[in-house]
Amino acid sequence: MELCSINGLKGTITVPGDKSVSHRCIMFGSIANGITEVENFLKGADCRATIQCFRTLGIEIEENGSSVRIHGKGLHGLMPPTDILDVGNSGTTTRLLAGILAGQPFDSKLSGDASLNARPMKRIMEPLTQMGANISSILRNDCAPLYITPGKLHGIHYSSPVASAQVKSCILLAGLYADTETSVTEPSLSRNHTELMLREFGADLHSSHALDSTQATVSLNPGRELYGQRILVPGDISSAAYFIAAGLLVPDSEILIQNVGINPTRAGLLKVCEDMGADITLLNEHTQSGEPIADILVRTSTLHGTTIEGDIIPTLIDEIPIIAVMAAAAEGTTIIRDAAELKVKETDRIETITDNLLAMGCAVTATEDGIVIHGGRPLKGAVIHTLLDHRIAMAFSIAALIAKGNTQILDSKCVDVSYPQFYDTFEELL
Ligand SMILES: O=C(O)C1=C[C@@H](OP(=O)(O)O)[C@@H](O)[C@H](O)C1
Ligand SMILES: C=C(OP(=O)(O)O)C(=O)O
Repeated sequence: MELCSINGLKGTITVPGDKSVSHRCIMFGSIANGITEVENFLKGADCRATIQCFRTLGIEIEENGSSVRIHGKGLHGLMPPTDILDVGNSGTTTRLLAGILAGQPFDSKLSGDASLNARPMKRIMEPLTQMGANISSILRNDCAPLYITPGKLHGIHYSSPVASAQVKSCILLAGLYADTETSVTEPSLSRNHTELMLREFGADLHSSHALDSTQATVSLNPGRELYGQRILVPGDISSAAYFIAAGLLVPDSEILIQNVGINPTRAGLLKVCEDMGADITLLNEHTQSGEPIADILVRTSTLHGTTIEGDIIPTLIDEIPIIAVMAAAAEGTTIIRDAAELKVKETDRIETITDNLLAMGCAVTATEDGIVIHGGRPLKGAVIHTLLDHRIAMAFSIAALIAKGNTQILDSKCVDVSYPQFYDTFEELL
């Protein structure tokens, strides 16, 4: 994909359904009793991998545009897979599905693409093993491919070293198949879609916050059946993030992004934008299927640097590539720290962000747990090495819009992972 600088992005757009919520609709719908109807489902490659895995586990899933109908078979209705479960590029599919498979009376194998099979799985293997699960790394490197055989699960109280919704959700899903209560404490609250949605499906689940620290605990009592739901998936704030940044950075722009999920465990980007001096207004705030939603109005703004650290990091972890682009265009220095998790995403995002910003002429330094960006220098067009990371492709496509000269995004097709229509949405704003 070849891009160059532009002016005046104007219009009203919607972004596709939330990726985290879409995955969970398929998973929870499959192990619930009866039909789950989903509207505005994200048809990105990651969520398609989740659909395919559950079909391989014997679940009928009908698709009609962005609507999906799942014929749930209850907690004990999955069938032994006839094939290895292909999780593609998706960490969420892998870790949440592993939690469900740990409770099944049959063997299963999970494997993904080269990026997925290099991501750490010890973080789920350890707690699942403590619960009595039989899960192993086939290559004995603590990564997928994973092999899971039946185990008798019991509840545990797990203190997670990382604030990770995938780890938390994996343990809670295994907890549905345990004989006693399971709880997970995390150092600060990660996205809570599992908690909100599992409760809607009928699970006996409670969340609490420590008064004297940022720690958050969620407990689940097994034994209750889940029941199919109707779910309207909110627009994905992680996808909206690119158009928020485009609206702020491209001169003479005004963009209204309708129907975006602004769950506080996901919306750290909005706080950072405010800290950087962005002109953003939330309109039409309401709740839909248990999730807070708003329309986001963005106008071109002069941004300044900020510091992003601590508890806000899990609420914007996937937005750091685009925040880094905003920081490169802002006046002054932006410091991002406490974000070592970036190293274990689809790529080492500390490295991919830093290398590509350097290529565009930005003064940037990678640190052990983040990035320091000295903004304000004009960006120049460059060849962007995405290393097949969808968020790097999208973030640097926005950088290209304010860079002098042409930018080439290598392997731009990887946007399919979370936002297949990404480049089409642009056309609507020209
Ligand atoms: O639970 C989820 O849906 C996700 C959790 C986050 O990962 P971690 O749990 O590894 O932080 C996030 O980066 C990912 O895109 C989606
Ligand atoms: C990290 C991401 O997803 P996952 O972990 O599900 O692969 C992402 O979408 O940025």
